[in-house]
Amino acid sequence: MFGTMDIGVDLGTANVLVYIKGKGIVLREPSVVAIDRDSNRILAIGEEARRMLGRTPGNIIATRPMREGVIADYDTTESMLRHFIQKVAGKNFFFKPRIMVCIPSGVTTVEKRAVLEAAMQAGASKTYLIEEPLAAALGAGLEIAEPCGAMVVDIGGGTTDVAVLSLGGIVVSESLRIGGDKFDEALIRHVKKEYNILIGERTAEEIKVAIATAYPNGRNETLEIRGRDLVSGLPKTLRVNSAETRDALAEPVALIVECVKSVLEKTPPELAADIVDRGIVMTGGGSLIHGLDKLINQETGIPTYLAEDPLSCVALGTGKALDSLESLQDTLTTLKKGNLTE
Ligand SMILES: Nc1ncnc2c1ncn2[C@@H]1O[C@H](COP(=O)(O)OP(=O)(O)OP(=O)(O)O)[C@@H](O)[C@H]1O
Repeated sequence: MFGTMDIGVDLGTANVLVYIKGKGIVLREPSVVAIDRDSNRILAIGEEARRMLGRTPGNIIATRPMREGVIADYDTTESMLRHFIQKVAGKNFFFKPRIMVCIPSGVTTVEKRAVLEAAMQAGASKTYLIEEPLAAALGAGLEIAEPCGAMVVDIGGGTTDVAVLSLGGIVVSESLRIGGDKFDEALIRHVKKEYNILIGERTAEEIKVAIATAYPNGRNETLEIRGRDLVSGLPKTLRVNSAETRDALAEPVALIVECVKSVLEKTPPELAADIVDRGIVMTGGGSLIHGLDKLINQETGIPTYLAEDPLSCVALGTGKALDSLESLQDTLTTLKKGNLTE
């Protein structure tokens, strides 16, 4: 319809992406909010707040309100969502947009309602919630409307969703509170245990992206990092290598692989046969960890591929869902007279 504006939001635990129909992804910012503890006032949201992580004086806290896939602080989450929607759409948009929000799986009904209400307050004419595996699969370009099984493994910052989809819906799925953050934490623990050096989250993420691997002998690189020596209390520089990161990441990686296997075990045989033909598709930033696709392939015997742009799949999927509202109606959650319909 002329003048309407459709907005898709990937409200992720690590990043928020906003998609506008006809324009594509227009915003991509970390899900971080900086708050003045004394006055409870929000000082910064997104990239600006992320730069403050781990670097704030006592009275300011920079937090991720949705860590680990739960909305730990939903007033702050609400403010963050409103801020991003208004940033892309303007405060007093003339035509009220329809908004499709993808939230981490496993959030409670209360949290879902909070997100729906926040989007309405931000000026939406209608808001829908879409489940993460569905949005990820749509964004990865998987044909899910057909009576044919497709499997998606979405590894975000806080959660991993493994799902088998067919006929536009989720047939089997499992969700884990494990994602890129747990990889970072495992690397922090490793450096502390092996070298007695404390590193920050950002350094751990740097190691993960630059040299880490999930596959034995998959990568052979080194990286110089800095941290604080726990014995002397002084800053120290050291060099870490890919082989040790694989050992450090073994536990969270094994849990993800187990989850994929467990979903495959519960998949009806016809759909399982389709998945063997079509392969497993991985989405989400966490799937970019080196060698994980190869490891899942080795452990399941099923070809495993990374989606074209894993970090954008969910946001692109929310956009596609807005185009297919009719056929997805039954799988979306929305607010009707203040009540959730699921
Ligand atoms: N090249 C890379 N290698 C490894 N990990 C990466 C890479 N790029 C991004 N990541 C990780 O991906 C994670 C963020 O992914 P993404 O933006 O898909 O999460 P999210 O959608 O916000 O989270 P969730 O799905 O849990 O709500 C972070 O942990 C980040 O460190």
